[in-house]
Amino acid sequence: MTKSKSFLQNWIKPFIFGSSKEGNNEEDLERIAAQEQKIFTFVTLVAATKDFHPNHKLGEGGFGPVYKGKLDDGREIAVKKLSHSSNQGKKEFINEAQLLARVQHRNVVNLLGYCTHGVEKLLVYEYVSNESLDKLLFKSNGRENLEWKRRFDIITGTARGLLYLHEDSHNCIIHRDIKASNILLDDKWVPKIADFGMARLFPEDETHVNTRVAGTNGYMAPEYVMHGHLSVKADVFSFGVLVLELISGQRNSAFNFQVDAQNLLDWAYKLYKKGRSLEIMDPTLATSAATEQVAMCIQIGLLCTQGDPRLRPTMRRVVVILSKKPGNMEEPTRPGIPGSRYRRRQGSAALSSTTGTSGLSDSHTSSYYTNSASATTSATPGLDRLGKRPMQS
Ligand SMILES: Nc1ncnc2c1ncn2[C@@H]1O[C@H](COP(=O)(O)OP(=O)(O)OP(=O)(O)O)[C@@H](O)[C@H]1O
Repeated sequence: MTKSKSFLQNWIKPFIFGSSKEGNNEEDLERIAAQEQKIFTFVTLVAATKDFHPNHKLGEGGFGPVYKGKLDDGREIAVKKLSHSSNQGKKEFINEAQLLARVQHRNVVNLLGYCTHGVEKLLVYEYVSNESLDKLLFKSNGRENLEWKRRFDIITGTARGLLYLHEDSHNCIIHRDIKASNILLDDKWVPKIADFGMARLFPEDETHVNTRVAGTNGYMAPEYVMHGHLSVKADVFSFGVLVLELISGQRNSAFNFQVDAQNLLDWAYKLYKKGRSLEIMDPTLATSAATEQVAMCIQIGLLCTQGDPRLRPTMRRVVVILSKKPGNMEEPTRPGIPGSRYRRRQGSAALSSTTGTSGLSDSHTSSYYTNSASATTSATPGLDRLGKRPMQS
């Protein structure tokens, strides 16, 4: 067992088993963590965040508030504090710590360490200064900071980060919640994939696993939403949605229904088929866009969001395409229906709304779901206030 593995296992024990009957677990924890040099004392974090002062609060995620802090050595940090109330949060919190401890990549947020103090559990990250992508992309005065070159670099960096998670880290990791608010931008606008609360380690010798559905409305692949059928291609789908959002400046989950299309993907596909894909481009890109590159990225977005996951490219293929001059690429087929709103009835082409969980044990690999005129929408039960399904296994 590696040192960091043994540290983590010890660190998460109190979450899982509550306080130990053997007595001095906390002491052991401090000792092991100190050896790892990943420990932050509570006192250090209190000082760094001015006692978790509200002015230092960066935001609040699924498992609690996040604070900005500054260490004595000048390093800026972001501190995630697990809120005491949520069991759901605990699970995701542990998951995030376990998975992030294994990864290190320029395009993945860096976990600096941990802190336990009585009931308090905290994670300490490098501070990423330019906020999350959604805060810029979906605000009219934020979008101006995102000229085309910057957006292209964000697409490329996110693709590389995902490729690393899927193929190049110790294990295959499926993030499961790729979306604009989980891409943080540093002071040089380098994108960092964040929020590993729902990520899953993926068995090497399997092509997919069946799991309970957790993710965010508007980004989830149809086979995953409908059958809990999870593979790396679910992340590829979410990445494709993100690419089309970056180009259009529009949120897929709040798509402008004035145009003749059901959602952003459908709109992009229809225009693509007419040879007018550039019409989806955010008008603020007019002066900075390299149109050949934009067209290539639209095509990549459409390839990634195809209804049939087998047709979607791997992230390796995406990274290769992005590194070349725009050229020959496959023709995208119809996009899948994103989000968690639709479900096709068994043996019927009609679509109806989903209910509750979608963690089904069956796996349907032969039929996939695409946008069609018969799709209907409805609000989705079982989603939290952020449009997410809670993680259930
Ligand atoms: N390392 C970091 N550097 C700077 N800001 C951060 C960092 N990590 C998180 N934040 C900010 O803190 C806020 C909360 O982040 P968190 O990842 O906990 O939740 P979220 O992604 O907003 O929501 P959810 O957990 O529901 O997906 C976000 O606004 C994010 O921009």
